[in-house]
Amino acid sequence: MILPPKLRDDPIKCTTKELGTFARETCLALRLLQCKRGEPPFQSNWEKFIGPQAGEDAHILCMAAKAVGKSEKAAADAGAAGALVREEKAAAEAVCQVFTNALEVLPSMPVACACNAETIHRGQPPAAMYSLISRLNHSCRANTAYHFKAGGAVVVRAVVDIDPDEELCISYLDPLQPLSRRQEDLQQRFCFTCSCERCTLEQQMLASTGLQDGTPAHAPTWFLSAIAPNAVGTEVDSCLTRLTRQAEEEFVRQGNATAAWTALEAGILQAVEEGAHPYHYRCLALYACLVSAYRVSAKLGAGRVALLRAAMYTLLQAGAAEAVLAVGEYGAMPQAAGDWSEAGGLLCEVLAAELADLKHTPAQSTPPASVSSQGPVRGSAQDQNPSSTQRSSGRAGPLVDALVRQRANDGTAGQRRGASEGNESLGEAARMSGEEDSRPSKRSRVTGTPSEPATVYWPDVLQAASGQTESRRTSPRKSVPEPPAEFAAGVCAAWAALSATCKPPMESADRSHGNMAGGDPEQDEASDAPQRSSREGGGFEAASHWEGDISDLRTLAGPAGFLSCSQPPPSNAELREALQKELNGSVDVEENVRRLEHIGIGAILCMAHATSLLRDCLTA
Ligand SMILES: C[S@@+](CC[C@H](N)C(=O)[O-])C[C@H]1O[C@@H](n2cnc3c(N)ncnc32)[C@H](O)[C@@H]1O
Repeated sequence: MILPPKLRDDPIKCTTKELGTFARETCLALRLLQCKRGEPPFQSNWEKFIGPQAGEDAHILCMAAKAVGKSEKAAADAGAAGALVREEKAAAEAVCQVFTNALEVLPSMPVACACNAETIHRGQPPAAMYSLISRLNHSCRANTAYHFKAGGAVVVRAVVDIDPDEELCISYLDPLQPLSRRQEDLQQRFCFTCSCERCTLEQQMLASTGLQDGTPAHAPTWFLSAIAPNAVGTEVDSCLTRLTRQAEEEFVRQGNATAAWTALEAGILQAVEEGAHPYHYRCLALYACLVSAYRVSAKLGAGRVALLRAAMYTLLQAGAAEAVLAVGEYGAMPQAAGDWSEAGGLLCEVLAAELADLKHTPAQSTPPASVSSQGPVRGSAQDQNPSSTQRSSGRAGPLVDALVRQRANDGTAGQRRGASEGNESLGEAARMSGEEDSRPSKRSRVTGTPSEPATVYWPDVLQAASGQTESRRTSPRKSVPEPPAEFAAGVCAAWAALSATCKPPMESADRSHGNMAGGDPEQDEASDAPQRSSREGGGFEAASHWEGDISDLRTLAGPAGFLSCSQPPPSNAELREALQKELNGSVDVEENVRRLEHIGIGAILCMAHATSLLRDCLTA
């Protein structure tokens, strides 16, 4: 049953008659559902909705009141006193049953959240009642996850082995939120206090240690300190909240997208510099914002750099989900799967575009000066300096820049900001970072060399990596440009950020599938102890920056069994061969990318693999 749009958009303005019709229809549909299933009626929580505890759900109260033909106050009084007549109760129950049990339908998302009054009130996304799925209770450590298929069919899958008599549960909320947030959220949206296994364990742990939920460096597990609301004090927390609101304001009301997300990025950066963990739950909310922003921006013509930035923030989200997963919270698995796949998809989009450029670049008969039969030769003083190609320039966004800077041993990464001339993507990055783009304008370049492709650096790199001879060298360039800096910097920084927080718990956690469920808090404490000293002082531990060892990445991706790709990531030789085939045009790039998109994490490993391979080739 789909809620009528008017009801969703503006329930307060819905007339009693409209509501009455809806309530009647709702009653009928629910009765039908219940007859079909031969099961007891759905829970409605109606007393809470129209009773004295109705709290801030004014619009629901109002709707229920209208449905029972009473004023809000009269309905509340009558409801509280149990004085509603039978029909009134039935109507109120019907309305509240929908609000208590409907799910938000998010067909494009791998993971969906349960419905809540607020989003229904705002009119999006659509909500629907399901005869079976709507009966599933919530757990913050849910043993199933669900997603929607085209047409609204919903699929529920187990995320761990489930005993025959075990209750199936889904998660109504974002499992990456800390205890207090989850409790608050469920209370506000669904009028219940969660007492699931995870909440109980976390409560016990906090009680036994006398700590506050989210006490920063002193928290018993790195996990709490990583995502807790107070990890950096209320000041940063409220600053990040304010930033989110401001950005929304600018974006939604004033349409100033660039200003909105530039401010967001600056804000996150500042918060991280002040000690906020990059996986702080508010940071995660901001990344989500930025992913959407950059996706939209890419669609509106900002190009690959926007896609790359979306990918970087998705990688950070994936890292947070993976980190939560790593301490045994398998409820985060769907989230991690969704984030990895999304990041993989985004990176694949970029790769596909770059490969397409390469394939469509006409072959040149005259070898350019910069390439010899032995492979690429650096043609300019700048490019002959190995360090200029060795290092990432860190143009993947301020946060990523900061992470690169923070992690770079030699302290030079992130300072190399000279974009190669003719490098469109770097130019875009500069513009998006609000930095001055010193290259010739696009217009003058296009006028000067009409046949020169707009983006050439990545094809150069691919050619170098695959050992192309000059006969396939395509664009007449004076020098071999830098490696795909944003890409390399972004992937490295994201992985560095992931390994910073993922690695220690992954080493200590029991990774076997059947035994991922939480554990004894004391054990948690114990397993956390060796890391604590390095984490004292708050903030997050600097990772050893990623030095292209793919086995690290495999370790990171490995534990979540089903997240791994169905086939192992390609070896260097296989990848080289695949690239060669791409270059020879014997492989359908789109098909290949589709395949990569399907394997999610595999795609990321391929990208990381490709990046390391290409960097090796360029810096050899
Ligand atoms: C979608 S319904 C779940 C099905 C419902 N239990 C039923 O029997 O119709 C959501 C409601 O179930 C109850 N509920 C779900 N999960 C719960 C939990 N972990 N603890 C307490 N109540 C829960 C709450 O009242 C919530 O508003």
